[in-house]
Amino acid sequence: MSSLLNNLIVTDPSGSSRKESGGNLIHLQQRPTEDMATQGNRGRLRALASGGGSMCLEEVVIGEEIPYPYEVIQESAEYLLSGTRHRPKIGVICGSGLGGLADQLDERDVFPYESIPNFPVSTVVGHAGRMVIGLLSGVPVMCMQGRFHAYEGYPLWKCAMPVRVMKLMGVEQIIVTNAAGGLNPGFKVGDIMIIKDHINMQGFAGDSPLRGRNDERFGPRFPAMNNAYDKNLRDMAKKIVADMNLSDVVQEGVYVMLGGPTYETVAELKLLRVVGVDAVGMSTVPEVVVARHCGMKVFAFSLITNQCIMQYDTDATANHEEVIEVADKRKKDLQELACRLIVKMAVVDQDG
Ligand SMILES: O=P(O)(O)O[C@@H]1C[C@H](O)[C@@H](CO)O1
Ligand SMILES: Nc1nc2[nH]cnc2c(=O)[nH]1
Repeated sequence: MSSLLNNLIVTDPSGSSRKESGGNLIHLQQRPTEDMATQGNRGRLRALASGGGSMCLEEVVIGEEIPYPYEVIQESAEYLLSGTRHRPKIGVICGSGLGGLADQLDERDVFPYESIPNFPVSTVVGHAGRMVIGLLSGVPVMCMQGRFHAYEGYPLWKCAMPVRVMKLMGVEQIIVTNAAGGLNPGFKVGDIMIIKDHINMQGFAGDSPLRGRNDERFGPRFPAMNNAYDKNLRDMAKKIVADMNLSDVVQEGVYVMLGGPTYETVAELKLLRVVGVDAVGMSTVPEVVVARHCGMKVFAFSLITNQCIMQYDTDATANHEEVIEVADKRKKDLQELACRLIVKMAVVDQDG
Protein backbone atom coordinates (compact mmCIF):
# COMPACT_ATOMS: atom_id res chain seq x y z
CA MET A 1 0.00 0.00 0.00
CA SER A 2 2.77 2.44 0.86
CA SER A 3 4.28 2.10 -2.62
CA LEU A 4 0.88 3.03 -4.08
CA LEU A 5 0.66 6.05 -1.83
CA ASN A 6 4.21 7.08 -2.65
CA ASN A 7 3.17 7.49 -6.26
CA LEU A 8 0.21 9.69 -5.51
CA ILE A 9 0.07 13.46 -5.47
CA VAL A 10 -1.71 15.37 -2.72
CA THR A 11 -4.05 18.15 -3.78
CA ASP A 12 -4.90 20.57 -1.01
CA PRO A 13 -8.10 22.67 -1.08
CA SER A 14 -6.28 25.57 -2.76
CA GLY A 15 -5.59 23.22 -5.66
CA SER A 16 -1.80 23.06 -5.35
CA SER A 17 -0.34 19.58 -5.56
CA ARG A 18 2.51 18.01 -3.62
CA LYS A 19 3.82 14.54 -2.87
CA GLU A 20 2.84 13.30 0.53
CA SER A 21 3.94 10.44 2.69
CA GLY A 22 2.01 11.00 5.89
CA GLY A 23 -0.14 13.34 7.98
CA ASN A 24 -3.75 13.89 8.96
CA LEU A 25 -6.76 13.72 6.62
CA ILE A 26 -5.36 14.39 3.18
CA HIS A 27 -6.82 14.12 -0.28
CA LEU A 28 -4.70 12.17 -2.68
CA GLN A 29 -5.09 12.13 -6.41
CA GLN A 30 -3.22 11.74 -9.64
CA ARG A 31 -2.09 15.10 -11.03
CA PRO A 32 -4.63 16.10 -13.72
CA THR A 33 -3.04 16.17 -17.14
CA GLU A 34 -4.30 18.05 -20.17
CA ASP A 35 -5.32 14.70 -21.56
CA MET A 36 -7.50 14.01 -18.54
CA ALA A 37 -9.04 17.46 -18.75
CA THR A 38 -10.20 16.89 -22.28
CA GLN A 39 -11.02 13.20 -22.20
CA GLY A 40 -12.22 12.77 -18.64
CA ASN A 41 -10.22 11.36 -15.82
CA ARG A 42 -11.53 7.83 -16.02
CA GLY A 43 -8.86 6.02 -14.10
CA ARG A 44 -8.30 8.45 -11.29
CA LEU A 45 -7.39 7.02 -7.96
CA ARG A 46 -8.36 8.84 -4.86
CA ALA A 47 -7.37 7.85 -1.43
CA LEU A 48 -8.06 9.34 1.94
CA ALA A 49 -5.44 8.84 4.55
CA SER A 50 -6.06 9.72 8.13
CA GLY A 51 -4.77 9.13 11.60
CA GLY A 52 -2.06 10.51 13.83
CA GLY A 53 0.93 9.93 11.61
CA SER A 54 0.17 6.38 10.50
CA MET A 55 -1.46 6.35 7.10
CA CYS A 56 -4.23 4.00 6.05
CA LEU A 57 -6.02 3.79 2.72
CA GLU A 58 -9.72 4.28 3.41
CA GLU A 59 -11.19 4.72 -0.01
CA VAL A 60 -10.21 4.19 -3.62
CA VAL A 61 -12.49 5.73 -6.24
CA ILE A 62 -12.13 4.72 -9.86
CA GLY A 63 -13.97 6.52 -12.64
CA GLU A 64 -14.55 9.88 -10.96
CA GLU A 65 -13.88 12.82 -13.23
CA ILE A 66 -12.34 16.21 -12.57
CA PRO A 67 -14.60 19.06 -13.76
CA TYR A 68 -13.41 20.82 -16.90
CA PRO A 69 -11.32 23.92 -16.30
CA TYR A 70 -12.29 27.27 -17.84
CA GLU A 71 -9.98 26.81 -20.83
CA VAL A 72 -11.66 23.55 -21.87
CA ILE A 73 -15.10 25.18 -21.79
CA GLN A 74 -13.63 28.07 -23.76
CA GLU A 75 -12.43 25.65 -26.44
CA SER A 76 -15.99 24.32 -26.93
CA ALA A 77 -17.41 27.86 -27.00
CA GLU A 78 -14.84 29.07 -29.53
CA TYR A 79 -15.50 26.07 -31.76
CA LEU A 80 -19.23 26.86 -31.87
CA LEU A 81 -18.68 30.60 -32.34
CA SER A 82 -16.33 29.95 -35.24
CA GLY A 83 -19.01 27.78 -36.92
CA THR A 84 -21.87 30.28 -36.85
CA ARG A 85 -22.45 33.95 -37.56
CA HIS A 86 -25.20 34.09 -34.92
CA ARG A 87 -24.43 35.56 -31.51
CA PRO A 88 -27.24 34.26 -29.26
CA LYS A 89 -27.95 35.81 -25.87
CA ILE A 90 -30.74 33.31 -25.18
CA GLY A 91 -30.23 29.58 -24.71
CA VAL A 92 -32.78 26.77 -24.57
CA ILE A 93 -32.39 23.24 -23.20
CA CYS A 94 -35.01 20.94 -24.67
CA GLY A 95 -36.35 18.13 -22.49
CA SER A 96 -37.52 14.65 -23.49
CA GLY A 97 -39.55 14.83 -26.68
CA LEU A 98 -39.42 18.65 -26.67
CA GLY A 99 -36.59 19.17 -29.15
CA GLY A 100 -38.92 20.25 -31.98
CA LEU A 101 -38.35 23.91 -31.12
CA ALA A 102 -34.84 23.67 -32.54
CA ASP A 103 -36.29 22.61 -35.90
CA GLN A 104 -38.17 25.92 -36.05
CA LEU A 105 -34.99 28.00 -36.15
CA ASP A 106 -34.25 29.87 -39.39
CA GLU A 107 -30.80 30.12 -40.93
CA ARG A 108 -29.69 27.44 -38.52
CA ASP A 109 -26.28 25.95 -37.97
CA VAL A 110 -26.40 22.43 -36.58
CA PHE A 111 -23.62 20.86 -34.51
CA PRO A 112 -23.97 17.17 -33.55
CA TYR A 113 -22.64 16.80 -30.01
CA GLU A 114 -19.96 14.35 -31.23
CA SER A 115 -18.48 17.17 -33.33
CA ILE A 116 -18.13 19.68 -30.49
CA PRO A 117 -14.83 19.44 -28.62
CA ASN A 118 -15.18 18.16 -25.04
CA PHE A 119 -18.96 17.64 -25.32
CA PRO A 120 -20.72 14.57 -23.93
CA VAL A 121 -23.11 12.67 -26.21
CA SER A 122 -26.85 12.02 -25.79
CA THR A 123 -27.90 8.42 -25.24
CA VAL A 124 -31.64 8.76 -24.52
CA VAL A 125 -34.59 8.27 -26.91
CA GLY A 126 -36.19 11.67 -27.54
CA HIS A 127 -32.87 13.56 -27.25
CA ALA A 128 -31.45 14.13 -30.74
CA GLY A 129 -28.02 15.19 -29.48
CA ARG A 130 -27.40 18.38 -31.46
CA MET A 131 -26.72 22.03 -30.73
CA VAL A 132 -28.79 24.15 -33.09
CA ILE A 133 -28.01 27.86 -33.45
CA GLY A 134 -30.23 30.15 -35.51
CA LEU A 135 -33.05 32.70 -35.51
CA LEU A 136 -36.44 32.30 -33.86
CA SER A 137 -38.76 35.11 -35.02
CA GLY A 138 -35.58 37.01 -35.84
CA VAL A 139 -34.01 36.49 -32.38
CA PRO A 140 -30.67 34.65 -32.25
CA VAL A 141 -31.06 31.56 -30.07
CA MET A 142 -29.03 28.46 -29.28
CA CYS A 143 -30.96 25.27 -28.59
CA MET A 144 -29.75 22.06 -27.05
CA GLN A 145 -31.76 19.39 -28.84
CA GLY A 146 -31.13 16.84 -26.14
CA ARG A 147 -29.49 17.05 -22.74
CA PHE A 148 -27.35 14.91 -20.44
CA HIS A 149 -28.63 13.05 -17.40
CA ALA A 150 -26.88 11.65 -14.33
CA TYR A 151 -28.40 8.21 -14.99
CA GLU A 152 -26.53 8.05 -18.31
CA GLY A 153 -23.39 7.90 -16.22
CA TYR A 154 -22.41 11.56 -16.37
CA PRO A 155 -21.32 13.42 -13.25
CA LEU A 156 -23.52 16.43 -12.47
CA TRP A 157 -20.90 18.95 -13.61
CA LYS A 158 -20.82 17.25 -17.01
CA CYS A 159 -24.62 17.22 -17.29
CA ALA A 160 -24.48 21.00 -16.86
CA MET A 161 -21.26 21.88 -18.73
CA PRO A 162 -23.11 23.07 -21.87
CA VAL A 163 -24.56 25.90 -19.78
CA ARG A 164 -21.04 27.18 -19.19
CA VAL A 165 -20.31 26.86 -22.89
CA MET A 166 -23.41 28.99 -23.55
CA LYS A 167 -22.23 31.53 -21.00
CA LEU A 168 -18.84 31.92 -22.66
CA MET A 169 -20.63 32.37 -25.98
CA GLY A 170 -22.57 35.33 -24.57
CA VAL A 171 -25.84 33.75 -23.40
CA GLU A 172 -27.48 35.73 -20.58
CA GLN A 173 -30.92 34.13 -20.28
CA ILE A 174 -31.83 30.47 -20.44
CA ILE A 175 -35.04 28.48 -20.85
CA VAL A 176 -34.84 24.98 -19.39
CA THR A 177 -37.56 22.44 -20.18
CA ASN A 178 -38.25 18.90 -19.07
CA ALA A 179 -40.79 16.12 -19.01
CA ALA A 180 -41.94 15.27 -15.49
CA GLY A 181 -44.38 13.22 -13.51
CA GLY A 182 -47.25 15.18 -11.92
CA LEU A 183 -47.31 14.64 -8.18
CA ASN A 184 -49.69 17.46 -7.29
CA PRO A 185 -53.17 15.82 -7.38
CA GLY A 186 -54.51 18.94 -9.14
CA PHE A 187 -52.26 18.37 -12.16
CA LYS A 188 -53.39 16.57 -15.31
CA VAL A 189 -51.35 14.86 -18.01
CA GLY A 190 -50.51 17.49 -20.61
CA ASP A 191 -50.36 20.38 -18.12
CA ILE A 192 -47.45 22.77 -18.28
CA MET A 193 -45.88 23.59 -14.92
CA ILE A 194 -43.92 26.83 -14.71
CA ILE A 195 -41.16 26.01 -12.22
CA LYS A 196 -41.05 28.49 -9.35
CA ASP A 197 -38.56 26.58 -7.21
CA HIS A 198 -36.75 23.27 -6.95
CA ILE A 199 -35.55 20.81 -4.36
CA ASN A 200 -31.96 19.83 -5.03
CA MET A 201 -31.98 16.24 -3.73
CA GLN A 202 -28.44 15.55 -4.95
CA GLY A 203 -27.35 18.66 -3.05
CA PHE A 204 -28.87 17.22 0.15
CA ALA A 205 -26.67 14.17 -0.44
CA GLY A 206 -23.50 16.24 -0.91
CA ASP A 207 -23.26 16.24 -4.68
CA SER A 208 -23.44 19.34 -6.85
CA PRO A 209 -22.38 20.39 -10.35
CA LEU A 210 -20.34 23.05 -8.50
CA ARG A 211 -18.52 20.51 -6.33
CA GLY A 212 -14.77 20.95 -6.50
CA ARG A 213 -12.52 23.97 -6.80
CA ASN A 214 -14.46 27.12 -7.71
CA ASP A 215 -13.33 29.28 -10.61
CA GLU A 216 -14.46 32.85 -9.91
CA ARG A 217 -14.48 33.55 -13.64
CA PHE A 218 -17.67 31.49 -13.73
CA GLY A 219 -19.17 32.67 -10.45
CA PRO A 220 -18.91 32.83 -6.65
CA ARG A 221 -18.05 29.93 -4.34
CA PHE A 222 -21.40 30.19 -2.53
CA PRO A 223 -24.14 31.26 -4.94
CA ALA A 224 -27.61 32.06 -3.60
CA MET A 225 -30.42 29.85 -4.94
CA ASN A 226 -33.54 31.61 -3.69
CA ASN A 227 -35.11 33.43 -6.64
CA ALA A 228 -33.41 30.95 -8.97
CA TYR A 229 -36.43 31.12 -11.29
CA ASP A 230 -36.78 34.72 -12.45
CA LYS A 231 -40.07 36.28 -11.31
CA ASN A 232 -40.34 38.69 -14.26
CA LEU A 233 -39.91 35.86 -16.73
CA ARG A 234 -42.52 33.79 -14.91
CA ASP A 235 -44.97 36.72 -14.99
CA MET A 236 -44.24 37.27 -18.66
CA ALA A 237 -44.95 33.60 -19.38
CA LYS A 238 -48.24 33.75 -17.47
CA LYS A 239 -49.43 36.66 -19.64
CA ILE A 240 -48.44 34.75 -22.77
CA VAL A 241 -50.34 31.61 -21.77
CA ALA A 242 -53.39 33.74 -20.98
CA ASP A 243 -53.16 35.26 -24.50
CA MET A 244 -52.88 31.73 -25.89
CA ASN A 245 -55.99 30.64 -23.92
CA LEU A 246 -53.89 28.04 -22.14
CA SER A 247 -54.30 29.29 -18.57
CA ASP A 248 -56.41 26.27 -17.58
CA VAL A 249 -53.55 23.87 -18.42
CA VAL A 250 -50.78 25.96 -16.90
CA GLN A 251 -49.68 25.44 -13.32
CA GLU A 252 -46.86 26.77 -11.19
CA GLY A 253 -44.93 24.61 -8.76
CA VAL A 254 -41.89 22.96 -7.27
CA TYR A 255 -39.76 20.50 -9.24
CA VAL A 256 -37.52 17.83 -7.80
CA MET A 257 -34.79 16.00 -9.66
CA LEU A 258 -34.13 12.40 -8.67
CA GLY A 259 -31.22 10.46 -10.09
CA GLY A 260 -33.33 7.97 -12.10
CA PRO A 261 -33.42 5.96 -14.25
CA THR A 262 -36.07 4.23 -12.13
CA TYR A 263 -39.41 5.93 -11.80
CA GLU A 264 -40.53 6.33 -8.21
CA THR A 265 -42.00 3.88 -5.76
CA VAL A 266 -45.30 4.76 -4.11
CA ALA A 267 -43.52 5.35 -0.80
CA GLU A 268 -41.00 7.70 -2.42
CA LEU A 269 -43.79 9.70 -4.03
CA LYS A 270 -45.67 9.98 -0.74
CA LEU A 271 -42.51 11.30 0.91
CA LEU A 272 -41.92 13.85 -1.87
CA ARG A 273 -45.49 15.13 -1.65
CA VAL A 274 -45.10 15.73 2.08
CA VAL A 275 -42.10 18.00 1.43
CA GLY A 276 -43.97 20.09 -1.13
CA VAL A 277 -42.98 18.64 -4.51
CA ASP A 278 -45.40 19.19 -7.40
CA ALA A 279 -43.50 17.50 -10.24
CA VAL A 280 -40.81 14.81 -10.33
CA GLY A 281 -38.10 14.50 -12.96
CA MET A 282 -34.51 13.46 -13.64
CA SER A 283 -32.85 16.66 -14.89
CA THR A 284 -32.89 20.47 -14.89
CA VAL A 285 -31.58 21.20 -11.38
CA PRO A 286 -27.84 20.88 -12.23
CA GLU A 287 -28.31 23.11 -15.30
CA VAL A 288 -30.22 25.72 -13.29
CA VAL A 289 -27.63 25.69 -10.49
CA VAL A 290 -24.81 26.26 -12.98
CA ALA A 291 -26.79 28.93 -14.88
CA ARG A 292 -27.49 30.87 -11.67
CA HIS A 293 -23.87 30.45 -10.57
CA CYS A 294 -22.74 32.23 -13.71
CA GLY A 295 -25.39 34.95 -13.42
CA MET A 296 -27.89 33.89 -16.07
CA LYS A 297 -31.61 34.60 -15.76
CA VAL A 298 -33.57 31.34 -15.72
CA PHE A 299 -37.04 30.39 -16.88
CA ALA A 300 -38.02 26.72 -16.68
CA PHE A 301 -41.09 24.60 -17.22
CA SER A 302 -42.09 20.96 -16.93
CA LEU A 303 -44.49 19.24 -19.25
CA ILE A 304 -46.51 16.86 -17.08
CA THR A 305 -46.27 13.70 -19.16
CA ASN A 306 -47.70 11.26 -16.64
CA GLN A 307 -49.52 11.23 -13.35
CA CYS A 308 -47.38 9.84 -10.53
CA ILE A 309 -48.89 6.58 -9.33
CA MET A 310 -49.69 6.85 -5.64
CA GLN A 311 -51.78 3.69 -5.19
CA TYR A 312 -50.58 0.14 -4.56
CA ASP A 313 -53.59 -1.60 -6.13
CA THR A 314 -52.97 -0.77 -9.80
CA ASP A 315 -51.18 -2.37 -12.74
CA ALA A 316 -50.44 1.01 -14.32
CA THR A 317 -46.76 1.94 -14.58
CA ALA A 318 -44.83 5.04 -15.63
CA ASN A 319 -42.95 4.54 -18.89
CA HIS A 320 -40.80 6.54 -21.28
CA GLU A 321 -42.99 5.77 -24.34
CA GLU A 322 -45.89 7.61 -22.67
CA VAL A 323 -43.55 10.50 -21.83
CA ILE A 324 -42.53 10.87 -25.50
CA GLU A 325 -46.12 10.46 -26.73
CA VAL A 326 -47.54 13.18 -24.45
CA ALA A 327 -44.65 15.51 -25.30
CA ASP A 328 -45.40 15.01 -28.98
CA LYS A 329 -49.08 15.94 -28.49
CA ARG A 330 -48.26 19.17 -26.64
CA LYS A 331 -45.26 20.21 -28.71
CA LYS A 332 -47.07 22.86 -30.78
CA ASP A 333 -48.27 24.78 -27.69
CA LEU A 334 -44.92 24.48 -26.00
CA GLN A 335 -43.05 25.70 -29.04
CA GLU A 336 -45.37 28.68 -29.38
CA LEU A 337 -45.00 29.52 -25.69
CA ALA A 338 -41.21 29.35 -25.94
CA CYS A 339 -41.19 31.34 -29.16
CA ARG A 340 -43.37 34.15 -27.81
CA LEU A 341 -41.39 34.26 -24.58
CA ILE A 342 -38.08 34.46 -26.43
CA VAL A 343 -39.30 37.44 -28.44
CA LYS A 344 -40.29 39.25 -25.20
CA MET A 345 -37.04 38.27 -23.48
CA ALA A 346 -35.08 39.77 -26.35
CA VAL A 347 -37.02 43.05 -26.13
CA VAL A 348 -36.48 43.31 -22.36
CA ASP A 349 -32.81 42.50 -22.87
CA GLN A 350 -32.50 45.30 -25.44
CA ASP A 351 -34.27 47.80 -23.21
CA GLY A 352 -31.93 46.82 -20.37
O1 LIG B 1 -34.69 15.27 -20.07
P1 LIG B 1 -35.97 15.19 -19.33
O2 LIG B 1 -35.85 15.58 -17.90
O3 LIG B 1 -37.08 15.96 -20.02
O4 LIG B 1 -36.43 13.67 -19.39
C1 LIG B 1 -37.31 13.02 -18.47
C2 LIG B 1 -36.51 12.37 -17.39
C3 LIG B 1 -35.98 11.14 -18.08
O5 LIG B 1 -34.88 11.45 -18.87
C4 LIG B 1 -37.10 10.74 -18.95
C5 LIG B 1 -37.97 9.72 -18.28
O6 LIG B 1 -39.06 9.37 -19.09
O7 LIG B 1 -37.89 11.95 -19.16
N1 LIG C 1 -38.47 10.85 -12.02
C1 LIG C 1 -39.41 10.96 -12.96
N2 LIG C 1 -39.08 11.49 -14.14
C2 LIG C 1 -40.03 11.60 -15.06
N3 LIG C 1 -39.97 12.10 -16.30
C3 LIG C 1 -41.20 11.99 -16.84
N4 LIG C 1 -42.04 11.44 -15.98
C4 LIG C 1 -41.34 11.19 -14.86
C5 LIG C 1 -41.68 10.62 -13.58
O1 LIG C 1 -42.81 10.23 -13.30
N5 LIG C 1 -40.67 10.54 -12.68
